[in-house]
Amino acid sequence: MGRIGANPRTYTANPSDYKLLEEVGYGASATVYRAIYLPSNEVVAVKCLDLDRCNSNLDDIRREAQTMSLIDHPNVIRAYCSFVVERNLWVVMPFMAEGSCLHLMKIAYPDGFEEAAIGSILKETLKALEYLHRQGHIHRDVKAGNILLDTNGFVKLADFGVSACMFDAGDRRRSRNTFVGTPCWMAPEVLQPGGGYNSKADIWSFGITALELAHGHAPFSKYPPMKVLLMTIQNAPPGLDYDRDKRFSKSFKELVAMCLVKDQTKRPTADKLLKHSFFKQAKPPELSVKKLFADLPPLWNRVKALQLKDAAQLALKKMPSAEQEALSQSEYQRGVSAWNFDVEDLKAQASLVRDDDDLTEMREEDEKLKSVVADKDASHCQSTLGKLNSNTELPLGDSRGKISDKVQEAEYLNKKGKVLECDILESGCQEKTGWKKNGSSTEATTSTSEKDVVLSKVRSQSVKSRQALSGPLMPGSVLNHSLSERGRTSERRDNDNQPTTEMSSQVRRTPSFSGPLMLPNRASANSLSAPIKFSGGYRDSLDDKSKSNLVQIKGRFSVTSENLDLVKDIPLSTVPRRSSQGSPLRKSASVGEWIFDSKQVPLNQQPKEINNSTVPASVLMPHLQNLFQQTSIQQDIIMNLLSSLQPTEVVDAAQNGKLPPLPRSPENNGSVETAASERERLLLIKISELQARMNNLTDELTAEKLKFIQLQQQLISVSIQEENGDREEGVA
Ligand SMILES: Nc1ncnc2c1ncn2[C@@H]1O[C@H](COP(=O)(O)OP(=O)(O)OP(=O)(O)O)[C@@H](O)[C@H]1O
Repeated sequence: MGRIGANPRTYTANPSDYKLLEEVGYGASATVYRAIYLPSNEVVAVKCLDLDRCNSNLDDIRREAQTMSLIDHPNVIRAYCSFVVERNLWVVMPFMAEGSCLHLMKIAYPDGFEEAAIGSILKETLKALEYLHRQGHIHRDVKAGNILLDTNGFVKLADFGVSACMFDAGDRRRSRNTFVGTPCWMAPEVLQPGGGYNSKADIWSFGITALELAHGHAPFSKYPPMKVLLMTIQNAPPGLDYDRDKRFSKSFKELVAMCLVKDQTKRPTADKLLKHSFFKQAKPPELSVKKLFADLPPLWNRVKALQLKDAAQLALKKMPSAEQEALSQSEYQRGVSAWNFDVEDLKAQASLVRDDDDLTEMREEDEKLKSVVADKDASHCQSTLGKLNSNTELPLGDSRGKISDKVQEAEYLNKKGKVLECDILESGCQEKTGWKKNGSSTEATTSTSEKDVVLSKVRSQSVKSRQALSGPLMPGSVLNHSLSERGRTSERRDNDNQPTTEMSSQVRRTPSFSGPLMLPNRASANSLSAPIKFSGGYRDSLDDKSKSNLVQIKGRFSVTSENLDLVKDIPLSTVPRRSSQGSPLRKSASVGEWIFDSKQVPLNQQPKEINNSTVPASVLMPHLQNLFQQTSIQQDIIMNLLSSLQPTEVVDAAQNGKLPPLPRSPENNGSVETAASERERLLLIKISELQARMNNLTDELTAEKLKFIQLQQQLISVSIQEENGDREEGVA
C-alpha cells in the first residue's frame, strides 16, 4: 500500500521504523497507538486494524486506502502511509493528542460540552463533511468518537473504516443482509433498504452527533440495537428539548432540527448548513475547545481509565450466562463501536429486546455497580491486587497465549472470578479519583503497574499466526514481513525496555470485545418471535411486497392491507390491544417464550369453586378478570406471532412439525404464500372463537357484578332497617 497522499515528509512502510508506545484508542476493528517514527523521531499515531475482525475484504481495504489518498483538508485526518503486518493493517496518521470527543466526554464531561465548544467542534466537522461531499464521498460514520482533537483544540474528522465512494454501489449494504455502520447515528433511509441514500445520511449523523456533544451520549444509546433501529424508523426524530435543554440557544436547537428531518430531501447540504446563524458566532477552536482539556492527564491514562471501567461493567454482567449480550450492551452503551451487523444477528437479538421496564432494571444494575464500586476503598483494592498477583497468574500475557477468541476469553474471565472482582475494585479506585470536570477535581490517578499487568493480562490475546496477506494493496508497496523481520522488530523493542514490548508483533485486543454483533445462540435465526416484518428495516424481496401494503405500524409489528383483508370479518377492533409496556408479559430470552407476571394465576390452578355457580361474585370476579386478561394476552401473542411470521417460516415450521400441517386448497396450488395466508386465516378464526368465548365471559361477569351490587344494596337496606328498629326499641 505504501505512501499515501502528497505529504512532504516521507514515511516508510517498514514496521520496525515505528516504535509503538501507549494505546490511545480502540474501536470495533482497530487499536490505535501513540508511536514514534524513528527515522525522524516524530510522534505519530498508528492504527492497527485487525483484518480478521474487520468485516472488510482486501478490496474494501484497497478502496479505503485509495479514498484516503485523495484526502487533503485540514479538518480531515489523513493517512501518511499504510502497510500490512501479519494479520493487521497499520495506518500511520498524525497523532491527535487529545483523542476523540467521545473519550473526552466519557472521562470529563459526562453531560456534554458547553454550547461554545460544541459550536466550534461542529463547525470544523461540517467543513470536513462539506469537503468530503464535494469530493463525492459519504463518510458514513460521523460521530463524536470519530472527531479528534489535538493540543491546540484543532478538530479533525477521522475513520474512513466504512467510508466508500458514493459513486459506487451507493448502498451501505455489503451483501443482501449485511449493513455497516453505527445504529444510533444511522439515518432512517439507511436502515430502510430499497430507497438508497446519499450524502444527506451524513447530515443526519451530524445532527445526532450534535445531540451527542450536547448530552454526553447519542439519543437511544442506552437501548439495544434492535430497539434503536425501530425507534429511528418509527419515532419522531430526536432533538433538543425546549424544557430540558434550556441551556442551549434557539439557533442551536434549530440547527439540530434541520439535520434530523426524516425526509432526506428536506435536509440541508453541508454547504448550506455552514451558513446557518449558529455557526456565525462560533469561536475558533483554540479559544473554545482547547480549554476543555486544560487540566486533564495525558490521553493514554484517560484511555486506560475508560478500559478499567469497561472491564468492571463486563464483570458485573456475570459472564458467561449473558456473556455476549453483556459485551454487546457494554459496547453499545459506550457508543464507540462501528457495527457490522446482519439480519440474522438482528433476528436473534430481537428475542432479547427489553422493554422499558427492563431498561429500568438495567439502569438499576448500573447503579448497583456504582455503589459496589464506591463501597470498596483504595486499600482493599490494593490488597486484592496483591493477592491476585501472587495467586492467580493468567496465561494470557504471552504473545502465543492459548486463548484465541473472545468467547473463550469471556469464559476464562468468568472462571477467574478473582480477576473480575479485581477489575471492579480497580475501577472503584479509578472512579474515586476520576477526572470528571466539575471545576475543582481534575486530578488523575496514575495507574499502578499492577493494574497495567492485570489489564494487559485480561485483554491480551495472541493474534493467530498466519500467512502474509495476499499481495500489495497499492502498486509498488508489497510488504510481506518475514518472521525474521518481525523478530528484529520485537528485539528492538525489548532493547528499548518499554512497557509496551509486545505491541509491534502482537496487536492486543481490547476488553471491549467489540466488532461484529454476534449474540448468543439463545434464539434461533428462524425465531418465530423475531420481528422480521417491521416497518422498513431489513426486508428481502418477499418483504418488499408487504411494504407496499403497509397500513399501520403497531409497536414492533406492521399491519398490512393483506392482513386487513384476512381479518375484515373479524371484529378485531373490540379486542383489547396491549402495548408491550402495559402488558404483564415479558418476552423471555428464548424464542417465543413469554413470562407471565407472577401475580397472574395460571388457568390450571384456578380454584374449584370457579365451576360452582353459587359462588359469590366477589370470589368469582378476580378469576374472571384473570381469565379475561389471559385470553387477551393470548390473543396478543397470536397476533404478534402472526405479524412477525414470514410465509416461508410458516411453511418451514409446519414441515418441521412445529405447527399443524398447512392446509392446501386447490386454488392455492400449493403456493407457499397462499398456504401461509390460509394458515393465518385459520388462526384468525381461532382468535375469533376465543374472542366470542371471551365476550360470553364478559357478559357473565357483568351479570355477576350486577347481582353483587343488588345484593350489596339489599344488605345495606336490611342493616339500615335493623338499626332503625334498634333505635326505636331504645326510645320505647
Ligand atoms: N490519529 C489519532 N490520534 C489519536 N487518537 C486516535 C487517532 N485515531 C484514532 N484515535 C483514537 O482511537 C479511537 C478508535 O479509532 P477508530 O475510530 O479509527 O477505530 P475504529 O475501529 O475504526 O473505531 P470505530 O469503527 O468503532 O469507530 C478513536 O475513537 C480515538 O479515540
